[in-house]
Amino acid sequence: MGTDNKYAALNEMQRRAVFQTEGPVLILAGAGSGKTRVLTHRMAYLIEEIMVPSYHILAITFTNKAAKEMKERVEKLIGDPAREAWISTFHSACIRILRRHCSLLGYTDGFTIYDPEDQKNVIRRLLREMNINEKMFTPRSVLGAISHAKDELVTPSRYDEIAKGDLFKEKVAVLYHRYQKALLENQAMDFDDIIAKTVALFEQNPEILEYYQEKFRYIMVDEYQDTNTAQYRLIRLLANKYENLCVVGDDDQSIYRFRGANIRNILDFEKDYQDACVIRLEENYRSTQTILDAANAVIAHNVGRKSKTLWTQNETGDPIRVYEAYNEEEEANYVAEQIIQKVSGKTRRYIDMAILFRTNAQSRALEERMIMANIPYRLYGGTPFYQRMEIKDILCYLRLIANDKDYVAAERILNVPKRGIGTVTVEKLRSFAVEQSYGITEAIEQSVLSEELRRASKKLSPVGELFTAFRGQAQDVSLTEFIPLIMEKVGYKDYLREEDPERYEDRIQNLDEFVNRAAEYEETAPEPSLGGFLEELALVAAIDSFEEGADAVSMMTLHSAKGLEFPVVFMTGMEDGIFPGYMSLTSGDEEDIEEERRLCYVGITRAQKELYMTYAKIRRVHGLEQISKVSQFMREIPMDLLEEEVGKMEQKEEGPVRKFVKTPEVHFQNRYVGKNVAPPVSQPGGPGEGFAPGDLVTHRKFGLGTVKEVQSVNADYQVKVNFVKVGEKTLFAKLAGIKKVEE
Ligand SMILES: Nc1ncnc2c1ncn2[C@@H]1O[C@H](COP(=O)(O)OP(=O)(O)OP(=O)(O)O)[C@@H](O)[C@H]1O
Ligand SMILES: [Mg+2]
Repeated sequence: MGTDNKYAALNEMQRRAVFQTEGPVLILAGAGSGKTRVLTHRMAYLIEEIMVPSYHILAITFTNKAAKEMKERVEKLIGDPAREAWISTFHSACIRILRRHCSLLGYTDGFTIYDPEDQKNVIRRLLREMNINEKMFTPRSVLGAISHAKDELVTPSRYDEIAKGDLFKEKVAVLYHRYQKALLENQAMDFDDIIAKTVALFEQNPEILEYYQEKFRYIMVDEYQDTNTAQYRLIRLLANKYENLCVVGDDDQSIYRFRGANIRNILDFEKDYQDACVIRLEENYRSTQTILDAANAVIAHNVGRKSKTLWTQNETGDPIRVYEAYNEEEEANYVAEQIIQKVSGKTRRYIDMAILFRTNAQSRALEERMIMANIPYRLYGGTPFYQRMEIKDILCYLRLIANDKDYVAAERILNVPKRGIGTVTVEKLRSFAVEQSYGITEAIEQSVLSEELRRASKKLSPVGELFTAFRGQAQDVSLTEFIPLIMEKVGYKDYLREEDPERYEDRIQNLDEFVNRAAEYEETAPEPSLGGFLEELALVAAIDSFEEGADAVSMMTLHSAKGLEFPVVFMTGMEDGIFPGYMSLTSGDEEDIEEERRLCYVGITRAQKELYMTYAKIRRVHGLEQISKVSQFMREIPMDLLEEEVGKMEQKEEGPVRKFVKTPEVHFQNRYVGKNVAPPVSQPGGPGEGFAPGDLVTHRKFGLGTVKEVQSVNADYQVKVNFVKVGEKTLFAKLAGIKKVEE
């Protein structure tokens, strides 16, 4: 392969960045401008042309997937000679270094990496030793504070000083000392230690640092805008001797502030390295003009950013397709239809398409639709919905309630949450039940009669009683009430909080989504029952995910999509309260919205040719239908870039109407910011005024709701309304002053 060819496929500024191999280089540029491409070519150039042995090269990326891709690309460019370059994430590079030198940090024989569960166990023991009530100082908050300190390279002794005068921090300071001591005693490190300890290793051992400075003469960092203080310091140390440091990033794509990423690291690069060569790339090679215009329009709403111009020679392309779905199922349906159309029309393969969403819980409706429609998909950076631990646990409760002989389900949940029932007991109980042809509850009731189980029967019998009670209640309440009731009775939420505080919120969202699924089932099934529900789920829950590299649609959160690109992108759940998220809308901190907006910019700029944005008019939250308003980010995109796809409902009832395009700002009353915006309300009792199921209504006290049932009683209507805030109420419409919301 001719060298010239390789670098001729770069523009002038990109070539400059590639050829500028010595000294500090900052490439600050918008999405799709070829930053990552510059890094791969730069490595090729260093090895092939400057004859730098590949072991002198360190390239850092943000995710394992990105590291893998980067490696492949470099190997594609120059093949084997790239073999000894370190192309990896911060964590894997640091683990490699620590494995060799940890004895200098007081670790005798290697070290264990603690996961959040292990960390929590240590903290709980320390809290007990110090007679501190876990309710006052939760392991979660203590670990959060320690983790944050480590990101900022704040040592226990420095934390002592910072903590003075703050009751919580003073306690954390004591715990922080003891926690580090305990980790060392256990020969363990937690995740944050890995970076912080490497920094400490270098700072305390100049000769080791020098060895790595000599080794890594050429350092490159992708996505530099998302580095935190510890990572920043690490790079600073390593690059100190040769200063052959090339960092690339985009301040508009900084999306990890919540994990301590510091946008200043990129903005201050020129101050840190006085003679830095700064290169700006302005041409976007990835997206159509339309997609780029939309991205630029959205990000322009952030104040205090380094303004950048990004242009493209690419064609105008299609308008951004906007689709208003009735609810999340219909949204998923629409996405599936579009995918099928493209694949059957042979214009795209599955692998060309990606579905993005803000939170993991949103994947449920989408995954289910893909399975039903026989569309192969791969979920990145997450577990398929029905394989998530919390969903499986609750499903197993339901299965065992429905069928006392579901031994598999029993095995999973007899000791979840922890009840001191060991695996041996579970196994004995199972064989006893099978032998006697008992159900699990029956077997528990009879366990005193079994030689083997007599001793365990004390621990088992409350579980048996629990299930007997559940079976009684299953008849009386709806599934949407029953699932939360199970969780409450077994203390499942506390268990999750304890298990893994970091993932708690996410798991609760998934469980809420599961309740939503139950609500959907109950609304659609002619005769809803627990058994029927489980049967329906069995169809989708058993599907295995598809193998790596197969032709499949990619599904992932916006965060995991960073750095990637796809010909077709679906951004789903474009609603205020979802994206931007509820927390950022209500925190009152404009910085939170700006971070979400950067995430939106990341999402839009993943698309090469076609971008879809979809939102649901009604979304279920905690099993209740709530009315949503189209995302403020979508409203920031100029109308002429958008084209509204007409939904099935409108076609049938009113003919094609472009509701969104015409009246975006008054479209829907938002469930969260609704307090500030009064919905347009019709006059009560007007001609032909009545109520029908599905109508949106407001009530002075209860706020917004959806009509479920209507009965005409004398001169008034008796309506059953599902209110966003308070749930279902049955009221006399006129008497209660219920008003219909005009759409
Ligand atoms: N000079 C060029 N000629 C042709 N294609 C290019 C050129 N530069 C970049 N590309 C292509 O443009 C796309 C975007 O490049 P790349 O992923 O490197 O951008 P990026 O700046 O890293 O984007 P992001 O900010 O999203 O990480 C890739 O498909 C890349 O191959
Ligand atoms: Mg990139």
